[in-house]
Amino acid sequence: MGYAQLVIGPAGSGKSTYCSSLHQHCETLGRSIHIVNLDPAAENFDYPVAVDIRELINLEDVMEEFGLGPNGALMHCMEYPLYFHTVWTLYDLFLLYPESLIHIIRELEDSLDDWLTEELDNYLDDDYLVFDCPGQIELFSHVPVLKNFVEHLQRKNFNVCAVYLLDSQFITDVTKFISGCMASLSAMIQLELPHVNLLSKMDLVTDKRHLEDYLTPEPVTLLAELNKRMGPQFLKLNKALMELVDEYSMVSFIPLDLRKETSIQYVLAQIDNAIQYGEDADVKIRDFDPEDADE
Ligand SMILES: Nc1nc2c(ncn2[C@@H]2O[C@H](COP(=O)(O)OP(=O)(O)OP(=O)(O)O)[C@@H](O)[C@H]2O)c(=O)[nH]1
Ligand SMILES: [Mg+2]
Repeated sequence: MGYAQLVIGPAGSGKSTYCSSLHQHCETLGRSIHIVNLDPAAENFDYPVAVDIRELINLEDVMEEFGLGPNGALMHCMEYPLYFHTVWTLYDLFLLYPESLIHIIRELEDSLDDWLTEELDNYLDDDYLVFDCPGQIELFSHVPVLKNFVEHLQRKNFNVCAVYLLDSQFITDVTKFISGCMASLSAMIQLELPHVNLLSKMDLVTDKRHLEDYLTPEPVTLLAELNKRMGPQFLKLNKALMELVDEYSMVSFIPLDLRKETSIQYVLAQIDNAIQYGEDADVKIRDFDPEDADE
């Protein structure tokens, strides 16, 4: 049985930094994990990259092949958080999305299976892989590439957990926060995986008074906030959105403060639990339980 974390979330939410800190944390523990870069546009890493998708495809090649300027894909990626203002912008985002990234995604879909079979064949059994994904929302909301990828891993006997990171700065604005929750929810629905939400960059949260409201969001509180922020024409929409969050009752966040070893440890324990990592080991230990031996 293999184990895997699929690290997803909006652009700049801290995915690569989390992967790097997780790698360091595991190194101190003497625990083996391998980080896989799945971002074709990534430039440099703070962690040793076990497998790198840029060997398969990279942004430059795609721009060249499709005659796209550098302003296409990357600029939009960088501006992405700016678009992320209201619940509407999720939809706008889909419309605005640059062609170039869609090309990458198509390319990926075609060759991903072959590449994975080759690359991941080295990682089996007890291996623990962490996939650092790109921050494009399509990847985990409505383009099937990540879903296919997950199915591939599952066929290879990996227990996979989606780890969704949301920047703590999103809680400064309730409309942004709701957009973040919606993106998380769509990842849950699309990927059908055990799912852990992290509120990243907790070191930047100075005012922790209303933090609980966001870690385990109460739909009623959020609705009141949303209605305060938005015009009366949104009342019905806001109510419908909150009912959605409420019905799924799946959106809650674990704070992630990378300055604190205990925070990383707690997050890792939650994820391990979701993918039953370590349970096989328990079984093995239990097999040798001296009490059983006495019987
Ligand atoms: N203060 C603070 N900054 C952070 C933290 N994690 C990441 N950052 C910063 O946030 C920015 C984005 O971090 P990345 O780890 O590259 O984010 P990402 O989600 O991998 O970004 P993409 O791959 O582009 O989607 C960088 O400038 C990081 O230094 C954190 O815990 N605290
Ligand atoms: Mg990254």
